Amino acid sequence: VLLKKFASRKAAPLPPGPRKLPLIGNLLDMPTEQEWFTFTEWGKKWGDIVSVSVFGQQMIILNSAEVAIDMLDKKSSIYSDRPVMQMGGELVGWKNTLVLTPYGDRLRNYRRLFHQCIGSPASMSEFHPVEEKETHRFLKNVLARPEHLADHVRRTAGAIILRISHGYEVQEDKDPFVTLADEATEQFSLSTAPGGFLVNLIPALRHVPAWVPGAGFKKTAASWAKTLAMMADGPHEWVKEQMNLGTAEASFTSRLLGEASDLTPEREHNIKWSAASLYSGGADTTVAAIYAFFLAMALHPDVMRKAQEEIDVVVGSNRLPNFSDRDALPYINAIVLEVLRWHTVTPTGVPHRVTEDNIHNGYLIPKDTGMSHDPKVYSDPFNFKPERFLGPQPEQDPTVMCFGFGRRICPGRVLADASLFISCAMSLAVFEVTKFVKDGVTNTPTPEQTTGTISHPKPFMCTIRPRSTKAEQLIKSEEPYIVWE
Ligand code: HEM
Repeated sequence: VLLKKFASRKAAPLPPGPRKLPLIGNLLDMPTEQEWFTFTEWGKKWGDIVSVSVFGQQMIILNSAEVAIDMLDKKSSIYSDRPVMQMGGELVGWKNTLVLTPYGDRLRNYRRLFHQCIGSPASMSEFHPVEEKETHRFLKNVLARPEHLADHVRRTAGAIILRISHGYEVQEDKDPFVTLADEATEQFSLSTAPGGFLVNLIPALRHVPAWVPGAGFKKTAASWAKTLAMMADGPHEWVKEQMNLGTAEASFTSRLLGEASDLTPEREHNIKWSAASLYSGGADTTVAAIYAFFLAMALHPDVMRKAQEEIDVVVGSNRLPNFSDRDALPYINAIVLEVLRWHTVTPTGVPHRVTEDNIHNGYLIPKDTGMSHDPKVYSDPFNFKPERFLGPQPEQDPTVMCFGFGRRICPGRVLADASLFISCAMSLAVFEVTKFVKDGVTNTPTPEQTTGTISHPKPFMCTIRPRSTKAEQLIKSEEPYIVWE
């Protein structure tokens, strides 16, 4: 949670934190990589609410779900703005997308459009056929080239989201829109990470001319701004062309463009950027979760077996699982939750900004201000254990925190949950995931995460084979629903 301190206030003390030096504050303490490890250490030392500051800009770090829910959910009318992010928001231009839009009418407008399209299980069910078809195609690709797992996961997420946002069917290999979205979201992640660029901590640096030594971030920002503009313009222009030709498929964009009787530049700008928010928000996040699922399966064969037994009993081996099986697959649903908890896709969340002074637990959270392995909440928190969510006393549902809070809660969470479920269920039905063995030496991957707002498991090797000849036939079949005698 970022906050800017205007004046010293006597009403209550700021939350505790590492000692601040004159002027620079905690500049030298700020981590530049994998910030969450340092934040957790500070949490252990200073408590669940920690304050740090850099050149007068305050940052409050919340280290427990309980505190985040109390502040960001329960007081969401004042805790739902975003801080200005110099590198990602201003210089690169992500402030045009929903994630960095300030609290206000434009935000409400974008979020309403999102909600109508993918906000509820009922609206999302319209896209279940796309999810099932693309995930079946994913199985075929993994069967053909298992060593390119990460690419297949990316392509599938891009294919699903571009169908929904723009009615666009992606090419089999190196689709230009998927490639652009990948580049842009990677750049989003790097340009918005709390410690990634000094200009995020010292906003005045944005006025330094690009030729000054050390101002290389300006060139980087200009090039990343171009990627972002192309990512938003390309698919949008494509939909307009298709609409002119009368061949546009129903999609988020075509529906909104079609409905607009008077397409003012402002309205078109909003449609273009809300669609870009949809597909940039969905292109990278679910990828990290699904890749983490494969890592977990390679490391935990016992969990994989148990899940496969459940599928064999409920679905059998003559067809692939689909969304109508979901309620009868509690163990697969527990795996979905455990993947979301075990691998934290957004380890530092997205910062919120408080719009008025607030006293919380006796501490001042000054106006303009900006967790799933807690051993107090989860037993053996670094272990992958879906059972924690089953039985009479399940542990806390991680979706109360991993999709964020209050009026900024992730608007793509129903879609993310659907994609994760269908990928886990279909993959488990047909594949055996094991550790990679070469020349008799077993390679055990270590779960490690990349730095950035959206964090992926670091690349790992594993072996993926069909479970049986029948499973192989199912993968290769044209339709996932064909039932053999
Ligand atoms: C495993 C998958 C995902 C995770 C863990 C995730 C997590 C998050 C988190 C933590 C936030 C910040 C919430 C806050 O500020 O409190 C967020 C915001 C957002 N997410 Fe997701 N997300 C996922 C998938 C998706 C998908 C599939 C989409 C789009 C279809 C999406 C679109 C967005 C957008 C547009 C925002 C910004 C919302 C705002 O600022 O009001 N996300 N997400």
